[in-house]
Amino acid sequence: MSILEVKALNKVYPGKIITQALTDIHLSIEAGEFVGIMGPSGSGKTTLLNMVSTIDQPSSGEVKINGNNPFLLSKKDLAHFRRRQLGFVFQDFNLLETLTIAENIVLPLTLDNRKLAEMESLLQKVAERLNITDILAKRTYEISGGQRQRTAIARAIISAPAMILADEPTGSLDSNSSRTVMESLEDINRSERTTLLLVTHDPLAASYCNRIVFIKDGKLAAEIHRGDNRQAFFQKIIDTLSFWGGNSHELSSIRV
Ligand SMILES: Nc1ncnc2c1ncn2[C@@H]1O[C@H](COP(=O)(O)OP(=O)(O)OP(=O)(O)O)[C@@H](O)[C@H]1O
Repeated sequence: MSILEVKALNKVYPGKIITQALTDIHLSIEAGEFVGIMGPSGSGKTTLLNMVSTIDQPSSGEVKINGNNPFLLSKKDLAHFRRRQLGFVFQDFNLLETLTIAENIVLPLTLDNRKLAEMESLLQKVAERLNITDILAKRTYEISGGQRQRTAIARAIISAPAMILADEPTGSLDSNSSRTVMESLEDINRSERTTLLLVTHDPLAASYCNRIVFIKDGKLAAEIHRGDNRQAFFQKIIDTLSFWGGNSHELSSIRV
């Protein structure tokens, strides 16, 4: 079953200088897939993610999530749809400093008026999965970057969304924390069959995906699949990036 269906998607940013950011994108993601989007700076990765996450509207074409076109919903229904169907993970974590780690994680459930006992039980479950049980009473400034990102992932999965969208989730982390965060995402994908869509410049992070779609100049340029060996996939990612124009600046940040 397709969780995400993108058809003939175009995005034009109007203005003095008109930018055709995406051209005729077709992308289908099945339930349980872990898909990465890569490409040079300015190629349209964030624009595509913004259309899928319903933050921004396509100029033409179709986006369907779980069979629904979110752009046909009213503002109120769209907010509800987003909370139920999508989980978000950002480069800079987007946690609230005034709340504890536990309060940050249950925030989506609070907004949905869920019962206290249910929230507590779900909190314990996701905290154990992300290995952050011992920091639940702390505040965001008392924990490490990797722990912050695992908190953000816990918040993203607590309402069991159909799909998690992650924009450069390892962009602010050192290589050890990046690995832990990617292992957490891989674990969630494998054990919960949660569908994941990840935008990244980082070949190490990308090597945890099952499939990577490369975008160049707003168009789909290539697609590669992982198979059994992550190390071999990592090399394939580097080769594909070099071929499709990952520039030396981007390749210089590679962490093996
Ligand atoms: N709000 C906007 N208004 C006008 N042009 C935009 C806007 N957002 C992005 N663009 C342009 O659209 C194109 C694609 O940008 P986008 O941010 O999607 O690329 P990206 O691949 O995510 O880049 P990066 O890797 O640097 O984050 C670029 O030419 C960019 O300048």
